[in-house]
Amino acid sequence: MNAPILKVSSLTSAYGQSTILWGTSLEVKKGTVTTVMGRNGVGKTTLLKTIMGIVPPKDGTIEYNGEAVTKLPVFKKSRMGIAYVPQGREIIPKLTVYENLKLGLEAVSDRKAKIPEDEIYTLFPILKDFRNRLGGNLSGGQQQQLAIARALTGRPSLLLLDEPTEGIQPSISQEIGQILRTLARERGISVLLVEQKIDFASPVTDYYYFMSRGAVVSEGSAEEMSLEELQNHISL
Ligand SMILES: Nc1ncnc2c1ncn2[C@@H]1O[C@H](COP(=O)(O)OP(=O)(O)OP(=O)(O)O)[C@@H](O)[C@H]1O
Repeated sequence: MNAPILKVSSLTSAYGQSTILWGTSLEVKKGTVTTVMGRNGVGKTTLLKTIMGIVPPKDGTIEYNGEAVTKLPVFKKSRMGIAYVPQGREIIPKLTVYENLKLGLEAVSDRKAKIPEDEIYTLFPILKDFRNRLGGNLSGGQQQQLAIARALTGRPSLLLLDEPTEGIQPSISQEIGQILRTLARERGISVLLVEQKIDFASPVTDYYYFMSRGAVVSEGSAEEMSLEELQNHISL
């Protein structure tokens, strides 16, 4: 059996008095794309932020590679190989593409670490051409590619990705989908994807979880899920 790289058990988290995650449990198997779907506001972003350590968990456990990491701060999780690509991408507009990539290296403890340029530019050739262009002058799709590339500079084992196709034209979304497949299946980087678009998620995903009101209400492998079922679940 493929061991999980990430195991989240009964995770609870809140903003002040407002509880958002009510005991969420899920697993990401190594080298797979696992997708969390659900309507706006059910807590998908909060789930990723809690896994990353941006939002502190109130209860439950998070295991990464079999090790308890529940309460570790973001920088420790980054150094252990967890990378997070936030919704909205958070590219620094006044820095060049190369400078934005360099920010990704902050996740790595080795000060002499270099950006794995060949690997990054093989996945995202456009970033090589636009190496000296300001991040703010890239299109939404190019910024999303840069955000994923920046997360990869620290050579993570697990990528947390929040709605990468938001506001992006379909052709670029497809390219991003292919890259996620390549990362998982050829490079062994596990991906936990939060996504609302079934068309995008469907060909990319190995295993689905559906959330409603801060908890997982349904799950299944890609083979088990028909498009109709996916539609039904997402509209729950
Ligand atoms: N910083 C915050 N402080 C207080 N409440 C918040 C905060 N961030 C999110 N929320 C609330 O938490 C709930 C879950 O939000 P979250 O962003 O996790 O959902 P989501 O499923 O990712 O939705 P979306 O697809 O719209 O991003 C929402 O009701 C939201 O208003």
